[in-house]
Amino acid sequence: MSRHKLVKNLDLDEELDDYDGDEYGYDEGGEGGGLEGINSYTRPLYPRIHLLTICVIIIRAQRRRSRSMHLYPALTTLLTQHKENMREGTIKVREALPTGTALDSITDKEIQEALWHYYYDVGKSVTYLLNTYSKAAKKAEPKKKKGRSSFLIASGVMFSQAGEGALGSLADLEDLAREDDDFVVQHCSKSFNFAEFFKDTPWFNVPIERQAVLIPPLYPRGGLLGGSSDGAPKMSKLQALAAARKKKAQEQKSESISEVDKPMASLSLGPSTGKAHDTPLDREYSQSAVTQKPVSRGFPLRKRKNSNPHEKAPKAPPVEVEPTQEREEMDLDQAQNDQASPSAFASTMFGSATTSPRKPENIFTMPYTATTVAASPTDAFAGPSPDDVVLAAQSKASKKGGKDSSKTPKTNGEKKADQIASGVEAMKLDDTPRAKSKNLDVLAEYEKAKTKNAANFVVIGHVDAGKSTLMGRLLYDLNVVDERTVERYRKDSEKLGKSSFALAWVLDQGTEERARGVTIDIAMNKFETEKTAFTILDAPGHRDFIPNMIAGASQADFAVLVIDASTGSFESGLKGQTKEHALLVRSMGVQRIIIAVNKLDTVSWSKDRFDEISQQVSAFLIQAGFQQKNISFVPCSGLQGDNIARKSTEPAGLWYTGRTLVEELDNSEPITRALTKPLRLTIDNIFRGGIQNPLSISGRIEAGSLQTGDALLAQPAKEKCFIKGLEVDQEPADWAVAGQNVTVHLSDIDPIHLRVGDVLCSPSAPINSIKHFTAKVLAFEFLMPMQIDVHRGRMHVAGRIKEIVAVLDKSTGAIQKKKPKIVKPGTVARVVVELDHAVPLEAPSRVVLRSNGDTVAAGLLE
Ligand SMILES: Nc1nc2c(ncn2[C@@H]2O[C@H](COP(=O)(O)OP(=O)(O)OP(=O)(O)O)[C@@H](O)[C@H]2O)c(=O)[nH]1
Repeated sequence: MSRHKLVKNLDLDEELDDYDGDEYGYDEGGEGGGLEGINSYTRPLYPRIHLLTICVIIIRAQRRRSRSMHLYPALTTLLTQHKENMREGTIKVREALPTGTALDSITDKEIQEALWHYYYDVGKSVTYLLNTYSKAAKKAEPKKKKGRSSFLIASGVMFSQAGEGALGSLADLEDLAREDDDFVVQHCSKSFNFAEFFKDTPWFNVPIERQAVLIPPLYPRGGLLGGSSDGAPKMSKLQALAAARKKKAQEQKSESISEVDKPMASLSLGPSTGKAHDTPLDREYSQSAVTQKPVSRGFPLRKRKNSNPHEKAPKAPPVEVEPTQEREEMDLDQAQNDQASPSAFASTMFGSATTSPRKPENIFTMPYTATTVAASPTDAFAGPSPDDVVLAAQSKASKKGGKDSSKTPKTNGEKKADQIASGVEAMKLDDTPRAKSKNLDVLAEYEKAKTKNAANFVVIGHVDAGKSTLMGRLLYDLNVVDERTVERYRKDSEKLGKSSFALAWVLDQGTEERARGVTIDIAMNKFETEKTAFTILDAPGHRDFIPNMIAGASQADFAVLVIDASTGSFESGLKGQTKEHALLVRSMGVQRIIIAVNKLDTVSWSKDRFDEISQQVSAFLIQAGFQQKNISFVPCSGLQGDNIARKSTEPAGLWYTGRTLVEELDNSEPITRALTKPLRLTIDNIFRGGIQNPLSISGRIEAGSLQTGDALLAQPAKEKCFIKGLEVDQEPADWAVAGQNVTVHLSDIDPIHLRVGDVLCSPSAPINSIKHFTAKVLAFEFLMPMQIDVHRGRMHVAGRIKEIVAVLDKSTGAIQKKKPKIVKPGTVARVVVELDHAVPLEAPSRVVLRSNGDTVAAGLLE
């Protein structure tokens, strides 16, 4: 039961009668809790305060019996006393009042009101009653006391004011209710007066000087939510000129308006005002509302066919308009005087607006729309869009020496046809080189240049194998990185407590990479030997960043597999990313692999350890498809620089007499490039916002060649662009060939059409975007029809293995089993893959299939 219900249902008398003070263990005369205590506390107070207090206490006591029951006896006595005082007082007042007058009609209730007010003082009560009721008797209709309630409800307990339960004046109870939110007073009266009822509410007592005054805005509300009826937004000179012309046209027109129009105008809604359209733009729109069918989409500055007064005003007299139609239009015009035009958007959404007149002061005409209130949703888009206008203007400008369209005005159909034609024209690929082309024979230039052999190699291996440190040492020893830089890295890494990573910082440039001591993305760096210009692609070893490793591996000509020779690390690496990385690079077409058996300083340059590792890894690599002749091992210490760029000086390591790592790299066979194939350049990075070159991309040319001024096709966007400038290895160049890493500055393309992983190709021999392909893959995990991600370099797209066509013999490629349900790891299979969306792919691209963060297969498109 709710609190209020409990109190409402309470029979107070019964409660008081039933109450036994001992029930709760309190003695009536107990300390501070009995009648005496209460009386001594309350006796000096005025009786009505007494009584109100008592009421509240009774009600509260009822709710919190356990805490206040000791007050109960005192309260009961007080209430009884009050009743007795009232009864006696009433008798005495009646005796004192003159009889045989209008005062005979005074009720007991009114007497008790007076007694309550004057604290049982009979004399004062009589004087008050005499004064009040004698005056009232003089009036024909004795006035009832304003706002006097016929009954009160205090916290749900009803006390009749007329009866014995009358506890106090209404004002007192109201005061009490205001102070105590537990005490609720409800008023019910036949002659209920709202002004009286709310007279003490704070918002009615705000002094006049503090009351808010609505001041109309000085300038019209502009924008989407409003407009202006008495001022226009600031206009440009062009707008002002247009407005002046409109005004002139309107004046000319009003002069030529037929007599028929005048009585029509008088039929319009609302009072006719000469200054309904105070702004020139308003006038323009108002006029267009009268003389045109509603067609605007809300572009007021667009020049309308019949808006030019010099062309139309004299030729199009209003008599051409049907009288009924014109009357409607005039009425609409007048209605617009009184209300803002709905926006084009509102018209489109809700159709016609109401034409009922509204008070002008509440209306702000929108200056941005010429839409009339009668505009229909379809009409709203009947006019040409701004794009149409621009396209039309462009097509007009491009037609050099064509026939003068102004002389022979075109029909709407012809215009539309022109627009479509110009649109198609704009979509057509423009083969004209934007930058000046030297029209070089790039292959002949390449031969002539006798450029150094270029090779990219990817550095792979399990996490923390020492890949970055090894490459940092290599660059340091080859003087690609100077001592000061390395010294600075040493100091900075020391501050982070990662001094052993100082050399790794040469490649790990990212703040997070340095803070965590982990490579996250491919780091590129360059160095040259006498024979070859090398590009290092330092891959992350952590399994979370395998997609980045794949991106690096896709650009590599060969690989350097770094193995941590320290105790336990080689073994755990073999189970981890050592094998996975090796398999991946092989699957991606890498044939040559150099294994740097690193951290040999931690095993005292143990030859046995080196041999053990070499044997195990060699066996595995041959199994993965590498040829023995393409596998070489170098024992080294990246940290100390042994056998990297120089021979080891460690006495314990003198047993190794073979090549250093750099010598081994330099010993690689030159890679055959697909120079004569159509251009294929996968975007590895996009740079925007350059001042001279706002849009540039970088990547490695996989096939073909290019030169400044060439047209390129970006796939899958199918967007054509032009080579504005070129850089090969950060040096400006006029041309580049397959195998080179280039930065291409592009023109005539919006950056939104380009993404990392997209392919730039020759428009004459484009790469197609496909959604299905068949591939011969090596399974790393169990394969079945399943969801996968397809990776090709930086590009990756979601898809699924839709079908397993066959299991193939590893060496011969012959079909071993058709349509198997599942393919075991280590097996070669032919699968059909379906992609979520089309991407530029073609045979014999190498792809990697991954699922739930694991590499499940890799292979070749067929
Ligand atoms: N003793 C010793 N420690 C080495 C050697 N090479 C690298 N380290 C240490 O191995 C730790 C990891 O080195 P990194 O170069 O960051 O390893 P990483 O393979 O590049 O790591 P990720 O790229 O994150 O996979 C660092 O503390 C290096 O100091 C080495 O030859 N000897």
